[in-house]
Amino acid sequence: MSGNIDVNEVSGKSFYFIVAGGGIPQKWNSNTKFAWNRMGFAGINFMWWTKSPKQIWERFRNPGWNCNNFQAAVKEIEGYLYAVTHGLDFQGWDIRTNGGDYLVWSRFDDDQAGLPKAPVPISGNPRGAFFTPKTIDHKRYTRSYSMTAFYFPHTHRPNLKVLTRAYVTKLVTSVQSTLTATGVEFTHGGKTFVVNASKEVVLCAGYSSCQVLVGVMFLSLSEYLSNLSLLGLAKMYRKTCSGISFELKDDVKDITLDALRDPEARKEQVELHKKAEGAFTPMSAISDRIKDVYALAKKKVQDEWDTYSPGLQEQYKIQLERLEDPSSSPGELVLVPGFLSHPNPPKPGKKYFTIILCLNHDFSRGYLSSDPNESPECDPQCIQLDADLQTFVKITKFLADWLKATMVTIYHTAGSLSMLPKDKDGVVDPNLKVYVTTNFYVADLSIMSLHLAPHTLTTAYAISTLKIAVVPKE
Ligand SMILES: Cc1cc2nc3c(=O)[nH]c(=O)nc-3n(C[C@H](O)[C@H](O)[C@H](O)COP(=O)(O)OP(=O)(O)OC[C@H]3O[C@@H](n4cnc5c(N)ncnc54)[C@H](O)[C@@H]3O)c2cc1C
Repeated sequence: MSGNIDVNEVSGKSFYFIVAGGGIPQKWNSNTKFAWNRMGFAGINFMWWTKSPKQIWERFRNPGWNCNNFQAAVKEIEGYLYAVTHGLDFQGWDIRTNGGDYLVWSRFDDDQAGLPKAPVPISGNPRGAFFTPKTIDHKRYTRSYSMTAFYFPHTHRPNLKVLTRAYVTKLVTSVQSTLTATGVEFTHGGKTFVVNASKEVVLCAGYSSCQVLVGVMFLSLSEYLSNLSLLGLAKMYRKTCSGISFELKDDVKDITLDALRDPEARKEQVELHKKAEGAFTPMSAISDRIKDVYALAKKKVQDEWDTYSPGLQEQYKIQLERLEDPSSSPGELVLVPGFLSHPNPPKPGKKYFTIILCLNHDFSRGYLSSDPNESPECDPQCIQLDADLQTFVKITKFLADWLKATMVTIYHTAGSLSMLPKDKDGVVDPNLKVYVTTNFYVADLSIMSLHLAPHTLTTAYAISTLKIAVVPKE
């Protein structure tokens, strides 16, 4: 939604990510700048549809927020199409295969590149190798995302009005014993408007939600600051990755994404597309010295325990439990047919194969600015903690200096408005209601206090469905 965006711009190192404005130099990553944009991540993401391991939901200890309810919520919106697969068998998978309105194209294969096959990758156990389903509208062979799947089919509804290029600037409230949202102020076409709310207000501005809540709502209501710990606000969790591209021999027949760099070939592929013509893994499978790295992480966290806020202690408690769990997957390898790395640019006419290596459970934490007059500035602070860098070194088997220079973020921002108990820096309760308010809710990824391990879109979608369908009203 912000205007300051050039999708094709090359930002020094992270050239394949969207660029918006400046970015804060990252002192742990050779001063690389990672820039965030506010246009909505679902519309620009890589369309990988992945789900979290079963056990992690239970660790959050939030009533109603468990794997069964998550699966039920996602089942409402997904449907798998397996026409192009090689004898795919969904037996024992808790998923819908006959499709609803919102289909996810899925292509699976038996070739696991030597890694053990994930038993039920999208039904609670993604540990192992699997082909990642994509969010594709199978009727049009185009990207399927929140606008095409949830908005376009409902534009005729008389009670639904969506206004683009409208920016929330203020929450209109009435303050009695608690705070009640009575409306939202926003700007549109240079004018300021207020829309009244008779029932409730739901904030879902993604990583900007924190800014809207802190900046717009609470800074102007200082009496409420004492009721709500600000320590947990603006602290943000995100995922880190690094790509390594291999040049393929000229006689490789398969088409890779590299074809899209040539304008003529791109045109041809777009036409073909109209006609319709990844993997999580346990660290022990990659390095037998990973136990030493985990011990390092544990010692660091234990040594500094008293300096952490209650919310961060709660997060680290869950993370340390995960390290002890042999079924957890702190790392992820994504195999991409095409060039998706840096710093060396791809050569014209060549084909590539890229391995993207991701950290699933970074210990480092970032920050979001909360000045309501500015676009939120995001400081991800990747690999601030040495344990993260050492884990990364084990995954990539490359040198730390190379990683510091080439690492990028994968933009899975979460945790800035955590669903935790109030005394643990929580901002929303299990009903997604902001503490000390009567009718103000947050329904986006910022409520997840920890990263769940997979890519975040399924969780972002499930959060809204969980609020409406599963979590009992007070
Ligand atoms: C380059 C990239 C690739 C990714 N790839 C994948 C992937 O392959 N698979 C996956 O699962 N996840 C992926 N993700 C992450 C995933 O897309 C996001 O985690 C998810 O979309 C977040 O959903 P959200 O609802 O929390 O926020 P968003 O999708 O960001 O939605 C927030 C909305 O609020 C609007 N907004 C913000 N501030 C205001 C304001 N003041 N007033 C009015 N509106 C406002 C924004 O314009 C936006 O439309 C990727 C992300 C990026 C950036």
